[in-house]
Amino acid sequence: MSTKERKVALMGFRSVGKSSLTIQFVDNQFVDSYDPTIENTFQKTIRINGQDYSLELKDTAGQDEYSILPQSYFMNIDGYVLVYSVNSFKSFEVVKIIYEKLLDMKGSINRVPVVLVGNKSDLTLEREVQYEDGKKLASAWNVPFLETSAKENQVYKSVSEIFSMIMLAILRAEGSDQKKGGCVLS
Ligand SMILES: Nc1nc2c(ncn2[C@@H]2O[C@H](COP(=O)(O)OP(=O)(O)OP(=O)(O)O)[C@@H](O)[C@H]2O)c(=O)[nH]1
Repeated sequence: MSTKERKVALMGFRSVGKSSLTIQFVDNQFVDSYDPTIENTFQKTIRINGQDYSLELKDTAGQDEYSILPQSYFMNIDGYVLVYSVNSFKSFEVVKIIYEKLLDMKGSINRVPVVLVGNKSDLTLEREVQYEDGKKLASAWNVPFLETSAKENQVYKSVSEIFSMIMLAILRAEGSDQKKGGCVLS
């Protein structure tokens, strides 16, 4: 069976764990040291409903509220994983600003697949953003939400769910596009 390719970008404030989530998903390991990312691309094959998809993951340089997002973050990207860390209220504020910027660039974000992720859920004593806050924001955006820990993934086991969720969101968006296309043609 042929493998189809989809591209996903991980975005969020510095040090929220974008690289750690990607490496946990692709290599099943956690690296404790912090090495700021410039930009990295990873690949992993993921099976959804019996079909293999080659997922290209763009691990972006951390953004802040003032970042001007490069054009390459908008071109040829099928879906976005927006990450904050639950121990940083600032990162939660930044993820909202990034979403607004995506909205500006993409026009109708309703059709841009997004998954919201609250990472570092193992840091229970340092928590600044409650589960309900993330859930509420995702509901307002009408996107899937989950909390993860790239560090304690053997306990929480939710990292791979991020990527299944974004793939499903991408396929759903494509499905509704196809239906719309059918209407235009008929
Ligand atoms: N406790 C805990 N630490 C984490 C978790 N995920 C990442 N870290 C740590 O947080 C720091 C930053 O992680 P990165 O994955 O480099 O973060 P990033 O978002 O890619 O950072 P930038 O490249 O600056 O954007 C590292 O020291 C990681 O080990 C987690 O789930 N729990």
